[in-house]
Amino acid sequence: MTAQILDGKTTAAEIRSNLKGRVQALRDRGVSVGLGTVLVGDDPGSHSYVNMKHRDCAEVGIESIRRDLPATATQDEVERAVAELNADPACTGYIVQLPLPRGLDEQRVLERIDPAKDADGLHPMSLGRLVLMQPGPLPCTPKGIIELLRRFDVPIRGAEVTVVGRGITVGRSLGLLLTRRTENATVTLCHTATRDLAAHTRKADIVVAAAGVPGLITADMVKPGAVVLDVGVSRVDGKLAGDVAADVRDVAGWVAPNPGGVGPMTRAMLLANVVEAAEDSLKNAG
Ligand SMILES: Nc1nc(=O)c2c([nH]1)NC[C@@H]1CN(c3ccc(C(=O)N[C@@H](CCC(=O)O)C(=O)O)cc3)C=[N+]21
Repeated sequence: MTAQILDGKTTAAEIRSNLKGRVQALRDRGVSVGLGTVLVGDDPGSHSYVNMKHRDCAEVGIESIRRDLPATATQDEVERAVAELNADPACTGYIVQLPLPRGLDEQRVLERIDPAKDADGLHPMSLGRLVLMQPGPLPCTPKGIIELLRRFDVPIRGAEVTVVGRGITVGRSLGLLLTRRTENATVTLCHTATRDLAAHTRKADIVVAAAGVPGLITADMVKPGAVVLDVGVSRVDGKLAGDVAADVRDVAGWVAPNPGGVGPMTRAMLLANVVEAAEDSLKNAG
Protein backbone atom coordinates (compact mmCIF):
# COMPACT_ATOMS: atom_id res chain seq x y z
CA MET A 1 0.00 0.00 0.00
CA THR A 2 1.28 3.40 -0.86
CA ALA A 3 0.02 6.68 0.57
CA GLN A 4 -2.46 8.89 -1.22
CA ILE A 5 -1.17 12.33 -2.14
CA LEU A 6 -2.34 15.58 -0.57
CA ASP A 7 -1.87 17.43 -3.84
CA GLY A 8 -1.10 21.01 -2.88
CA LYS A 9 -0.17 22.02 -6.39
CA THR A 10 -3.60 21.28 -7.88
CA THR A 11 -5.43 22.55 -4.78
CA ALA A 12 -3.51 25.85 -4.83
CA ALA A 13 -4.42 26.31 -8.52
CA GLU A 14 -8.11 25.88 -7.62
CA ILE A 15 -7.76 28.45 -4.84
CA ARG A 16 -6.09 30.93 -7.20
CA SER A 17 -8.89 30.53 -9.69
CA ASN A 18 -11.44 31.35 -6.95
CA LEU A 19 -9.35 34.35 -5.85
CA LYS A 20 -9.23 35.60 -9.42
CA GLY A 21 -13.01 36.03 -9.38
CA ARG A 22 -12.89 37.84 -6.05
CA VAL A 23 -10.15 40.19 -7.31
CA GLN A 24 -12.29 40.96 -10.37
CA ALA A 25 -15.32 41.64 -8.15
CA LEU A 26 -13.22 44.05 -6.07
CA ARG A 27 -12.00 45.80 -9.22
CA ASP A 28 -15.63 46.14 -10.41
CA ARG A 29 -16.26 48.05 -7.20
CA GLY A 30 -13.26 50.32 -7.78
CA VAL A 31 -10.83 48.54 -5.44
CA SER A 32 -7.52 47.34 -6.88
CA VAL A 33 -5.46 44.77 -5.01
CA GLY A 34 -1.67 44.98 -4.74
CA LEU A 35 0.91 42.69 -3.08
CA GLY A 36 4.30 44.09 -2.12
CA THR A 37 7.50 42.18 -1.43
CA VAL A 38 10.68 43.35 0.25
CA LEU A 39 13.62 41.16 -0.75
CA VAL A 40 17.09 41.83 0.63
CA GLY A 41 20.26 40.19 -0.70
CA ASP A 42 20.83 37.54 -3.34
CA ASP A 43 19.92 34.20 -1.81
CA PRO A 44 18.80 32.14 -4.84
CA GLY A 45 16.04 30.37 -2.86
CA SER A 46 14.52 33.63 -1.65
CA HIS A 47 14.68 35.10 -5.16
CA SER A 48 12.93 32.09 -6.60
CA TYR A 49 10.15 32.19 -3.93
CA VAL A 50 9.57 35.90 -4.48
CA ASN A 51 9.46 35.40 -8.27
CA MET A 52 6.85 32.63 -7.83
CA LYS A 53 4.73 34.96 -5.65
CA HIS A 54 4.73 37.65 -8.32
CA ARG A 55 3.90 35.10 -11.01
CA ASP A 56 0.91 34.01 -8.89
CA CYS A 57 -0.16 37.66 -8.59
CA ALA A 58 -0.12 38.11 -12.37
CA GLU A 59 -2.30 35.02 -12.78
CA VAL A 60 -4.88 36.23 -10.26
CA GLY A 61 -4.94 39.89 -11.32
CA ILE A 62 -3.16 41.27 -8.24
CA GLU A 63 -0.72 44.16 -8.85
CA SER A 64 2.90 43.46 -7.92
CA ILE A 65 5.06 45.92 -6.05
CA ARG A 66 8.69 44.86 -5.66
CA ARG A 67 11.37 46.35 -3.48
CA ASP A 68 14.65 44.51 -4.10
CA LEU A 69 17.58 45.69 -2.00
CA PRO A 70 21.25 44.61 -2.17
CA ALA A 71 22.81 42.35 0.47
CA THR A 72 24.68 45.46 1.69
CA ALA A 73 21.43 47.28 2.59
CA THR A 74 21.44 48.83 6.07
CA GLN A 75 18.75 48.45 8.72
CA ASP A 76 17.64 52.01 7.91
CA GLU A 77 17.32 51.26 4.21
CA VAL A 78 15.18 48.17 4.83
CA GLU A 79 13.00 50.09 7.28
CA ARG A 80 12.63 52.87 4.70
CA ALA A 81 11.33 50.34 2.14
CA VAL A 82 8.82 49.17 4.75
CA ALA A 83 7.72 52.76 5.47
CA GLU A 84 7.21 53.35 1.73
CA LEU A 85 4.96 50.31 1.39
CA ASN A 86 3.02 51.38 4.50
CA ALA A 87 2.36 54.71 2.78
CA ASP A 88 1.67 53.35 -0.73
CA PRO A 89 -2.10 53.25 -1.39
CA ALA A 90 -1.53 50.76 -4.25
CA CYS A 91 -0.13 48.25 -1.74
CA THR A 92 -2.93 46.31 -0.04
CA GLY A 93 -0.54 44.05 1.83
CA TYR A 94 3.10 42.99 1.70
CA ILE A 95 5.74 40.66 3.04
CA VAL A 96 9.36 41.00 4.02
CA GLN A 97 10.99 37.85 2.65
CA LEU A 98 12.80 36.00 5.44
CA PRO A 99 15.47 35.31 6.43
CA LEU A 100 17.09 38.75 6.16
CA PRO A 101 20.87 38.79 5.65
CA ARG A 102 23.05 38.62 8.75
CA GLY A 103 23.39 41.82 10.71
CA LEU A 104 19.84 43.01 10.04
CA ASP A 105 17.34 42.93 12.92
CA GLU A 106 14.41 40.93 11.52
CA GLN A 107 12.08 41.57 14.45
CA ARG A 108 12.58 45.34 14.29
CA VAL A 109 11.71 45.28 10.59
CA LEU A 110 8.58 43.16 11.12
CA GLU A 111 7.40 45.48 13.92
CA ARG A 112 7.43 48.41 11.49
CA ILE A 113 4.95 46.80 9.10
CA ASP A 114 1.50 48.42 9.30
CA PRO A 115 -0.51 45.57 10.91
CA ALA A 116 -3.34 46.34 8.45
CA LYS A 117 -0.93 45.44 5.62
CA ASP A 118 0.58 42.34 7.23
CA ALA A 119 0.12 39.73 4.46
CA ASP A 120 2.27 37.12 6.25
CA GLY A 121 0.56 37.29 9.65
CA LEU A 122 3.99 37.60 11.26
CA HIS A 123 3.64 41.07 12.82
CA PRO A 124 3.59 40.82 16.64
CA MET A 125 0.05 42.27 16.56
CA SER A 126 -1.14 39.50 14.22
CA LEU A 127 0.60 36.81 16.27
CA GLY A 128 -0.97 38.31 19.41
CA ARG A 129 -4.38 38.09 17.77
CA LEU A 130 -3.69 34.45 16.96
CA VAL A 131 -2.83 33.76 20.62
CA LEU A 132 -5.99 35.61 21.69
CA MET A 133 -8.05 33.74 19.05
CA GLN A 134 -9.18 37.05 17.52
CA PRO A 135 -9.68 37.49 13.76
CA GLY A 136 -6.66 38.70 11.77
CA PRO A 137 -4.25 37.61 9.05
CA LEU A 138 -2.87 34.12 9.70
CA PRO A 139 0.66 32.91 8.93
CA CYS A 140 0.50 31.48 5.39
CA THR A 141 2.00 28.03 5.90
CA PRO A 142 -0.17 27.00 8.89
CA LYS A 143 -3.23 28.41 7.14
CA GLY A 144 -2.29 26.47 3.99
CA ILE A 145 -1.84 23.23 5.95
CA ILE A 146 -5.31 23.49 7.48
CA GLU A 147 -6.87 24.37 4.12
CA LEU A 148 -5.14 21.38 2.49
CA LEU A 149 -6.38 18.97 5.19
CA ARG A 150 -9.92 20.40 4.89
CA ARG A 151 -10.05 20.01 1.13
CA PHE A 152 -9.03 16.35 1.36
CA ASP A 153 -11.51 15.72 4.19
CA VAL A 154 -8.81 14.76 6.67
CA PRO A 155 -10.51 14.98 10.09
CA ILE A 156 -8.87 17.59 12.35
CA ARG A 157 -11.38 17.68 15.21
CA GLY A 158 -10.14 15.48 18.02
CA ALA A 159 -7.12 14.33 16.01
CA GLU A 160 -3.76 13.78 17.66
CA VAL A 161 -1.38 16.06 15.76
CA THR A 162 2.37 15.97 16.33
CA VAL A 163 4.13 19.07 15.01
CA VAL A 164 7.91 18.79 14.68
CA GLY A 165 9.52 22.23 14.80
CA ARG A 166 8.73 25.29 16.90
CA GLY A 167 9.60 28.09 14.45
CA ILE A 168 7.23 31.07 14.40
CA THR A 169 6.36 30.80 10.69
CA VAL A 170 5.22 27.17 10.91
CA GLY A 171 5.37 25.02 14.05
CA ARG A 172 4.50 27.38 16.86
CA SER A 173 1.78 29.17 14.90
CA LEU A 174 0.30 25.90 13.64
CA GLY A 175 0.01 24.63 17.21
CA LEU A 176 -1.98 27.75 18.11
CA LEU A 177 -4.24 27.41 15.05
CA LEU A 178 -4.98 23.72 15.52
CA THR A 179 -6.00 24.18 19.15
CA ARG A 180 -8.61 26.87 18.44
CA ARG A 181 -12.21 25.89 19.11
CA THR A 182 -12.80 25.86 15.36
CA GLU A 183 -10.18 23.11 14.86
CA ASN A 184 -10.10 21.31 18.22
CA ALA A 185 -7.09 19.13 17.54
CA THR A 186 -4.81 17.92 20.32
CA VAL A 187 -1.29 19.12 19.58
CA THR A 188 2.13 17.89 20.65
CA LEU A 189 4.83 20.41 19.73
CA CYS A 190 8.25 18.77 19.37
CA HIS A 191 11.63 20.48 18.96
CA THR A 192 15.38 19.89 19.10
CA ALA A 193 15.31 19.14 22.83
CA THR A 194 12.47 16.60 22.60
CA ARG A 195 13.70 13.44 24.32
CA ASP A 196 11.87 10.74 22.34
CA LEU A 197 10.67 12.19 19.04
CA ALA A 198 9.58 8.82 17.61
CA ALA A 199 7.30 8.18 20.59
CA HIS A 200 5.44 11.41 19.80
CA THR A 201 5.22 10.90 16.04
CA ARG A 202 4.11 7.25 16.38
CA LYS A 203 1.01 8.09 18.37
CA ALA A 204 -0.06 10.83 15.93
CA ASP A 205 -2.94 10.73 13.44
CA ILE A 206 -1.28 13.68 11.69
CA VAL A 207 2.46 14.43 11.63
CA VAL A 208 3.66 17.85 10.45
CA ALA A 209 7.40 17.82 9.77
CA ALA A 210 8.69 21.40 9.90
CA ALA A 211 12.11 21.05 11.45
CA GLY A 212 14.32 21.68 8.41
CA VAL A 213 16.25 18.45 8.99
CA PRO A 214 16.42 16.37 5.79
CA GLY A 215 14.94 12.87 6.17
CA LEU A 216 14.18 13.36 9.89
CA ILE A 217 10.88 11.45 9.77
CA THR A 218 11.36 7.80 8.75
CA ALA A 219 8.81 5.01 8.15
CA ASP A 220 9.34 3.42 11.59
CA MET A 221 8.27 6.71 13.23
CA VAL A 222 4.83 6.78 11.56
CA LYS A 223 1.62 5.00 12.60
CA PRO A 224 0.19 2.96 9.69
CA GLY A 225 -2.42 5.02 7.85
CA ALA A 226 -1.37 8.32 9.42
CA VAL A 227 -1.30 11.64 7.54
CA VAL A 228 2.21 13.08 7.06
CA LEU A 229 2.92 16.61 5.81
CA ASP A 230 6.43 17.47 4.68
CA VAL A 231 7.08 21.16 5.30
CA GLY A 232 10.87 21.17 5.74
CA VAL A 233 12.93 22.83 3.05
CA SER A 234 16.68 22.21 3.05
CA ARG A 235 19.24 22.19 0.31
CA VAL A 236 21.45 19.10 0.11
CA ASP A 237 24.14 19.33 -2.61
CA GLY A 238 22.08 22.05 -4.32
CA LYS A 239 18.96 19.86 -4.38
CA LEU A 240 15.80 20.50 -2.34
CA ALA A 241 15.26 17.99 0.46
CA GLY A 242 12.26 17.64 2.75
CA ASP A 243 12.04 16.44 6.35
CA VAL A 244 10.24 13.22 5.38
CA ALA A 245 12.11 10.13 4.15
CA ALA A 246 10.85 8.45 0.96
CA ASP A 247 9.89 5.17 2.72
CA VAL A 248 7.22 6.97 4.76
CA ARG A 249 4.95 6.60 1.72
CA ASP A 250 4.82 2.85 2.37
CA VAL A 251 3.19 3.26 5.80
CA ALA A 252 1.32 6.57 5.72
CA GLY A 253 -2.28 6.83 4.52
CA TRP A 254 -1.75 10.31 3.11
CA VAL A 255 1.39 12.31 2.36
CA ALA A 256 1.79 15.98 1.46
CA PRO A 257 4.93 15.77 -0.68
CA ASN A 258 7.69 18.34 -0.93
CA PRO A 259 7.67 19.85 -3.48
CA GLY A 260 4.03 19.88 -4.58
CA GLY A 261 2.35 19.90 -1.17
CA VAL A 262 2.42 22.66 1.42
CA GLY A 263 4.67 25.07 -0.59
CA PRO A 264 2.11 26.00 -3.25
CA MET A 265 -0.59 26.21 -0.54
CA THR A 266 1.58 28.71 1.37
CA ARG A 267 1.72 30.94 -1.70
CA ALA A 268 -2.04 30.63 -2.29
CA MET A 269 -2.74 31.68 1.32
CA LEU A 270 -0.53 34.75 0.88
CA LEU A 271 -2.76 35.85 -1.99
CA ALA A 272 -5.83 34.97 0.10
CA ASN A 273 -4.61 37.18 2.96
CA VAL A 274 -4.20 40.12 0.57
CA VAL A 275 -7.62 39.61 -1.04
CA GLU A 276 -9.23 39.29 2.42
CA ALA A 277 -7.55 42.54 3.50
CA ALA A 278 -8.99 44.31 0.44
CA GLU A 279 -12.45 42.86 1.09
CA ASP A 280 -12.27 43.94 4.74
CA SER A 281 -11.30 47.50 3.78
CA LEU A 282 -14.37 47.65 1.55
CA LYS A 283 -16.61 46.33 4.33
CA ASN A 284 -15.22 48.81 6.86
CA ALA A 285 -15.69 51.66 4.41
CA GLY A 286 -19.42 50.87 4.51
N1 LIG B 1 8.30 36.46 4.91
C1 LIG B 1 8.34 35.22 4.43
N2 LIG B 1 7.20 34.59 4.13
C2 LIG B 1 7.22 33.31 3.64
O1 LIG B 1 6.17 32.74 3.34
C3 LIG B 1 8.49 32.67 3.44
C4 LIG B 1 9.64 33.40 3.78
N3 LIG B 1 9.53 34.66 4.29
N4 LIG B 1 10.87 32.85 3.62
C5 LIG B 1 11.05 31.53 3.07
C6 LIG B 1 9.85 30.64 3.25
C7 LIG B 1 9.79 29.49 2.26
N5 LIG B 1 8.52 29.65 1.57
C8 LIG B 1 8.08 28.86 0.52
C9 LIG B 1 6.94 29.17 -0.17
C10 LIG B 1 6.53 28.43 -1.26
C11 LIG B 1 7.27 27.35 -1.70
C12 LIG B 1 6.82 26.62 -2.89
O2 LIG B 1 5.84 26.99 -3.50
N6 LIG B 1 7.49 25.56 -3.31
C13 LIG B 1 7.06 24.80 -4.48
C14 LIG B 1 8.16 24.76 -5.51
C15 LIG B 1 9.50 24.31 -4.98
C16 LIG B 1 10.63 24.51 -5.95
O3 LIG B 1 10.62 23.85 -7.00
O4 LIG B 1 11.52 25.36 -5.67
C17 LIG B 1 6.61 23.43 -4.04
O5 LIG B 1 6.79 23.08 -2.87
O6 LIG B 1 6.07 22.71 -4.86
C18 LIG B 1 8.40 27.00 -1.00
C19 LIG B 1 8.80 27.75 0.10
C20 LIG B 1 7.90 30.78 2.01
N7 LIG B 1 8.63 31.40 2.95
